[in-house]
Amino acid sequence: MEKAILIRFGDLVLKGKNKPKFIGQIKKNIRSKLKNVNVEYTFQHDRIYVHFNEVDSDEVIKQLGYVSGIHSFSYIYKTTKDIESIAQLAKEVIQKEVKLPTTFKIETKRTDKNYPLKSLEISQKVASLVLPSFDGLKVEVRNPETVLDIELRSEGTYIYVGKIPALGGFPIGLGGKGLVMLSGGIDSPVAAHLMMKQGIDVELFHFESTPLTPLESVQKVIEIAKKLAYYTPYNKIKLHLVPFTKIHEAILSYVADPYIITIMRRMFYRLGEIYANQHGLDTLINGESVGQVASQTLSSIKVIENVTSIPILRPVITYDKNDIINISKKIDTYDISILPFNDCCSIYVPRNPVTKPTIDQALKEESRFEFKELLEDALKNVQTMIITPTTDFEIALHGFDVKDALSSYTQE
Ligand SMILES: Nc1ncnc2c1ncn2[C@@H]1O[C@H](COP(=O)(O)OP(=O)(O)OP(=O)(O)O)[C@@H](O)[C@H]1O
Repeated sequence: MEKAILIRFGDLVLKGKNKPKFIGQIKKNIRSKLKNVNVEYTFQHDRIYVHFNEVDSDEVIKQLGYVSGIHSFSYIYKTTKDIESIAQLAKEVIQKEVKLPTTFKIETKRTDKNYPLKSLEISQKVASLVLPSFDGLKVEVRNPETVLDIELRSEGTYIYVGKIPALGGFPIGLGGKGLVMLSGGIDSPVAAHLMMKQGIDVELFHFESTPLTPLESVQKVIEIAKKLAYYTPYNKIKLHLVPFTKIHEAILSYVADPYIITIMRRMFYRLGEIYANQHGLDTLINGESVGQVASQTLSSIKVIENVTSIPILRPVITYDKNDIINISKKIDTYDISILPFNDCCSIYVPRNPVTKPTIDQALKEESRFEFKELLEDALKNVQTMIITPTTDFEIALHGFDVKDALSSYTQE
C-alpha cells in the first residue's frame, strides 16, 4: 500500500495572479521545514503530495502543522486504475482509518476523462465490492459520518478518508515584514503568531529593564521566542533586546503617576518605529486590546499612536481574552506567559492610570526630561539574538548585567 500525505491550500482564498506566487512560496517553505526528513514530493497544480519511506508520518504531519498557508492534509493511498484494485485498496483503507460502525458514502472525482466509468458509476461499483466485507458500514448519502474519497487521475487512483485541519492563512515570505513588540504576557505572542499565520515575516522587539525587572523576565521572552520559531520556515526568529532601563528610570522620576504607562508606550512606539525604518520592516505589531485594563482606551491609543507614522497592527484587538488564551495554549506559550516575572509594563503600575489622556499633557510630561538621547542610546545598544526552538539559556541568572549575561548568545 503506497501511502503519502496530500497537502491542500484552501483554493477559495487564492486570487488571480497571487496564486502561482503563493504556491511557489509554500513549496519553498515546506521543503525548508522538512529538510531533515527523507521525503519526496509530487507537485500538481494546486496541491502537493509528500511521499515517504520508513519515515514517521506523524512527524511529517507535525512539522507541516507549523507551515502557514496549508489548510488541510489527508493520509492518501495510491493504486492503479483497475476497479478491482481500487476496491481492494478501499477495503484496506477502511480497515486502517475508519472507526466502525459508521454511516458512509463514497465520493469519486475523475480527472481522467478517458476512463470508461463515470464518477458516480465508480462510487457505486466500489461500494458494491466493499460493503459486503463490513457489517458496520451503512450507506447514508445525505449526511454521512464518514466519506471515502476516490480521485481517479491519469497517473493512478488515490484514496483517502477525512481531512486533518492545518494552520491555514498564507505562507511566510509574501506578506512583508513586521516588528512585534513582545512582552512576556499572553497577548503579544498570540499577536505575533496571528501575523505570522497571515504570511508576515516577523522579528521580535523586547524592552528589557533589568535590574529593575528580574532577568527571568528576559528568559521568559526567549522561551516564548523559541515557541514562535517553530512557525517560521527556517526554525529561526530574530529577537532584539532593547535596553530600556534608563528610559524607564527617567519616566518613573519625571512623569506624573497617571501618565507613566502612556509615556512608556509612546517611547515604545518611537523606538519601534525608528528601528523598523532602519531595518526595512514595514509595520509595528503589538498585543494591545481595548478595555482589558483601565489605560487601554481609544483616547489612550490616539495619544500613544500620535508619535509615529508607521502602520501599527493590533491583531488581537477584537478578541475575547478566552479566545486569546486558547490560541496561546495551542501555540504552547501560555504556560510561559503566566510565569510570575514582571517586565517593564507590569512593575510600578500607576495607582490611577489616566483613561482619557491628552496629547498636550503627554507632551508636557515628556518635556520634563531629555528623552531623545536616551532613545538613541538604547537603539545603539540593541542586542539581536537568533532564536531557534533549541536555543539554550543555561546561564546563572543573578548577579549579571543583562548585557554581559547574554553576550555569549548574541549574534548580529
Ligand atoms: N516589555 C515590553 N517589550 C515589548 N513590548 C511590550 C512590552 N510591554 C508591553 N509591550 C507591548 O505592549 C502591549 C500591551 O502591553 P500590556 O502591558 O497591556 O500587556 P502585557 O501585560 O505586557 O502583555 P500582553 O499584552 O502581551 O498580554 C503588549 O501586548 C506588547 O505588544
